[in-house]
Amino acid sequence: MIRPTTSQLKIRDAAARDLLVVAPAGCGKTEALALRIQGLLHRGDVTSPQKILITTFSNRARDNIRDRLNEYLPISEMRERIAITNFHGLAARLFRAHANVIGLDPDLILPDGDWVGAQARDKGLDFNTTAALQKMLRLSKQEPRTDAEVDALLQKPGCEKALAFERLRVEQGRLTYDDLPRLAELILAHDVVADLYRAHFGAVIVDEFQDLTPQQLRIVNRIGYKRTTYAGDLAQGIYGFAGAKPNEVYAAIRAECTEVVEFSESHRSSPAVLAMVNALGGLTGGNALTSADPESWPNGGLAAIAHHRTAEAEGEWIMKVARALVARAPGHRVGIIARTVGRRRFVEGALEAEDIHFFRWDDGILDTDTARTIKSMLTSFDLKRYLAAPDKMTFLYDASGFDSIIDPSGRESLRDALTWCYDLLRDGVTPQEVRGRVRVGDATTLVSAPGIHLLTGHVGKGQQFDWVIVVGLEDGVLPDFRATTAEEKTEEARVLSVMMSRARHGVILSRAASVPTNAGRPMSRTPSSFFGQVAAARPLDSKGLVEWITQADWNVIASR
Ligand SMILES: Nc1ncnc2c1ncn2[C@@H]1O[C@H](COP(=O)(O)OP(=O)(O)OP(=O)(O)O)[C@@H](O)[C@H]1O
Repeated sequence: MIRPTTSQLKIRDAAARDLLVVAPAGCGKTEALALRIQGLLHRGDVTSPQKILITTFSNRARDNIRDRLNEYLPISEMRERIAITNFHGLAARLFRAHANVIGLDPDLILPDGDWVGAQARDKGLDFNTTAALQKMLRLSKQEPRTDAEVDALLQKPGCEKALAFERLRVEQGRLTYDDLPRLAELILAHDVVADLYRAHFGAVIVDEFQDLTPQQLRIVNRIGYKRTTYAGDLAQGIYGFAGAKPNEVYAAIRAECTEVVEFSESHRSSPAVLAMVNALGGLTGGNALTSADPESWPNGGLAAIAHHRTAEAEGEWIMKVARALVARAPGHRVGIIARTVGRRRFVEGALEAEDIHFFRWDDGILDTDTARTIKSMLTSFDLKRYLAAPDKMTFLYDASGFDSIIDPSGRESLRDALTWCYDLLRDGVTPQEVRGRVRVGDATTLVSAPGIHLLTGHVGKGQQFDWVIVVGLEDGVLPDFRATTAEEKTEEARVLSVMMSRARHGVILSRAASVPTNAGRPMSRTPSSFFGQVAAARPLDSKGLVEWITQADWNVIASR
């Protein structure tokens, strides 16, 4: 077990029930939250039978906090006093139990996929029309409006399609993911229900406050106003596309909380990595990081930038560097991170050509139950009938027995897994191959397994690797070509910051001057505008990188 720092102890012992914890990547916020929960329970701030509600944004984040908590709380206390949920799970639970207070049927169909997207596909709508429609519906549901109010709002010129979709949804008696928080908020507006939840949950913990939407914050406030501990880091706010408003939320919780604990000593990264992350600080708005123990990092760590003529050459080079790193430190983890799965494909190809084992984070890493369901579905899969089916997602739902699963988190996992199957089948992967790519219960192994890991920036959030290689630092890729407003550009810088700050010993950035399009046509690419910023950290070039690797004392590195 780790020895808590003064800041972490302060967080554990803070007497006020509301608390704001602000710290950049790798400073031990998750650890601090586990200590905080232990403090709240053991001091008797939250007394039996009251529970502590912990909200997270992904299954991996949930597993992460659960693992840390296991170090501090006995199993019985974990079971009886802790509830960990994501916002959709919380909203679904509120809806099933209390929909009657807002005059709705609690048995309406809960969301189990992108219903709007599927409908749009059926109707043959193009990408842009569908995206505009989804945005319109999402925006109309970000306030606590009743169905009738949403309907009224959409009765204006330009909203005809959205209105038709909304009416179809109501007619079919189903909810979308946008409806869940809207209705949860309406339900919580009733004091009888809110009082029940306030009595049930003595305190609330929000990990990653920068990912909250204002709507989610209002839900948290209804249950835990002045009794919530928020932890996060503005520089890791990369969910603007999902409605997160980091600055707005930060201002609100800063006003709510009586006490604020800020710290910036990284326990994760070497000085060389931190210099790169700090060099982006002007763009991301993050506090500058210092190393908790700078002398302990062999050679101060590694930071490098490599330029390549083509994406194929880049793929080869990255394969060789990754292979060299794991050969020298077999217990280490190398994370190869790209903005998108597609931009990573040359590295993937180079690794496969050399028969080098790697973990692909977008493989079907499924919990035991979901994996069993998917594998059994694919064993006796009728591909002919599937290919002939007009609605393939519905076919998959039926084939997997989706409706027999009641537990919301089980439904969510299966829905994700079915979408994953759908994508692969659409790409022509055979059911047998898809089955072969299912990894049972590997999700936690991924988080700790040594070797080479391939992922994207968003997936890697909250994780750490000994070495991080960022692929494709080109204009249009990172920053993404769709980022046009100042806010969107800031978010792109934050995506790079999140990628780099996963690294312990070293970070390597790479780009290619020519990258083929999906159709195979070469296209020249200019370097990412972020290079100008990180250059201030004086990273090595590829020659310097090779020298560093050749000269370093790998016994010392491997044991740090
Ligand atoms: N007091 C401590 N002493 C030594 N190591 C620590 C301490 N606290 C945390 N760590 C280690 O530092 C690393 C980062 O911790 P943690 O994941 O809690 O940081 P974080 O602030 O939540 O990071 P991120 O914002 O990137 O998710 C982990 O490996 C953790 O075990």
